[in-house]
Amino acid sequence: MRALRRHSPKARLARARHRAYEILEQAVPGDRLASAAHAFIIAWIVASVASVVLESVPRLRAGYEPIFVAVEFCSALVFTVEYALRLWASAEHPALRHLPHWRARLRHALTPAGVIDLLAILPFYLAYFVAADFRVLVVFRLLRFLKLMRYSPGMRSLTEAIYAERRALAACLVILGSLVITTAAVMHLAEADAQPDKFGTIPDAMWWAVITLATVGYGDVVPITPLGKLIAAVTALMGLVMLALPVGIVATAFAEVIHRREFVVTWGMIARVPLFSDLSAEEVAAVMRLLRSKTAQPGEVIVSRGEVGHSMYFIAGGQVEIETQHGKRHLLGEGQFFGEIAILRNARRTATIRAVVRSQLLVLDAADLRKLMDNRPDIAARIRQIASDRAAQAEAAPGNLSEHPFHDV
Ligand SMILES: Nc1ncnc2c1ncn2[C@@H]1O[C@@H]2COP(=O)(O)O[C@H]2[C@H]1O
Repeated sequence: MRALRRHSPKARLARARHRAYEILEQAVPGDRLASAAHAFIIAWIVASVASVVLESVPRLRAGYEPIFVAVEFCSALVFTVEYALRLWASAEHPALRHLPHWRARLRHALTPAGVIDLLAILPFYLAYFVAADFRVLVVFRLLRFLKLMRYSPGMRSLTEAIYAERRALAACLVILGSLVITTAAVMHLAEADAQPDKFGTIPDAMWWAVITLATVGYGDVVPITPLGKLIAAVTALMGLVMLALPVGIVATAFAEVIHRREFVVTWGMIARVPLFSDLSAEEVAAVMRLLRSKTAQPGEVIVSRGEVGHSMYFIAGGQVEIETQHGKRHLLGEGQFFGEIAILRNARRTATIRAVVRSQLLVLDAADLRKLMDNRPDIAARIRQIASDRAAQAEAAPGNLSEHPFHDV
């Protein structure tokens, strides 16, 4: 009966949807089909953008029009299938799984990535099925380039850095805006009589202010009175300082994010840790902010017995080997965690842990673990239970370990 249910069309469809989600949205190392699918989509993004750019050269368009049409047709087809599959599979996203499928898909369609995917195919259908001259659609076709953001961890880190510094950046924008208005008003007062056509109104002078503060200085509008020149000099210097400020803020935050994370922690990775499976979408988002990522190379010692512990680790991918004080070895794999005993007991590490294969680890610092345990007593209880089982096994007489395999988390 159960086997029948497992092979029912509905179950098969659900499995296919989950596989589509894994292929399109989860970067599981070693998933060859997913890597091939990503490479295929990236190749079509590049080909389609290159084709739009080259098509704008009249000589090339005249000579190779059939090729451009074919590339546009095929890329639109690829992106349409990709969009439809992503929409269909979005019901598998851990954050949306609790929603009715139609709502999960709507939520996915409204995410920035969903909107970009739609904009990438819309020009094709508008151009072919609506008889009008949509020259502006070329810009939308070029937006396909943004689809690459999904495949660039660096881009995600940059977005994260900008988001983290959004308040500081907004403050810079406010200061910059007020500088534009103030310098334009002062310049209007100083130059309006000498050059009424260029500084006659504050909005006229604002063009000069923006170009000067941005340190571009086209030179189409320049002050001619001594006072105007003095104001221009001060404005140009303020522009230098003001533009350096947001650049510095973003650069510092970006460097910090890159330094903190060797790879971007995704929903998919958190979803692979059973301990977090009961968390709500907001809680997962909160945990994601606490976790750092770390890649351990094969043979690398991650934790050494006897040292002081500052963090615990979740295995998002790969496998590690535990060597206890009795020399017994045991393997832990994806979804399991280690390094909790030293933190919970404020003691030294009870075992040495080595990566067996290249492993992706999520690192949670001691203070954040305590915070998480305070907020979620159920998670705290499970961690404590597993820690005390492990500690009991580690302290047991030599030879006991292999007979009592470690609990899966
Ligand atoms: N017997 C065991 N079974 C499973 N894991 C263990 C065992 N002994 C130690 N560990 C893990 O290895 C880790 C080493 O560092 P900690 O002592 O902080 O936390 C330890 C546990 O997470």
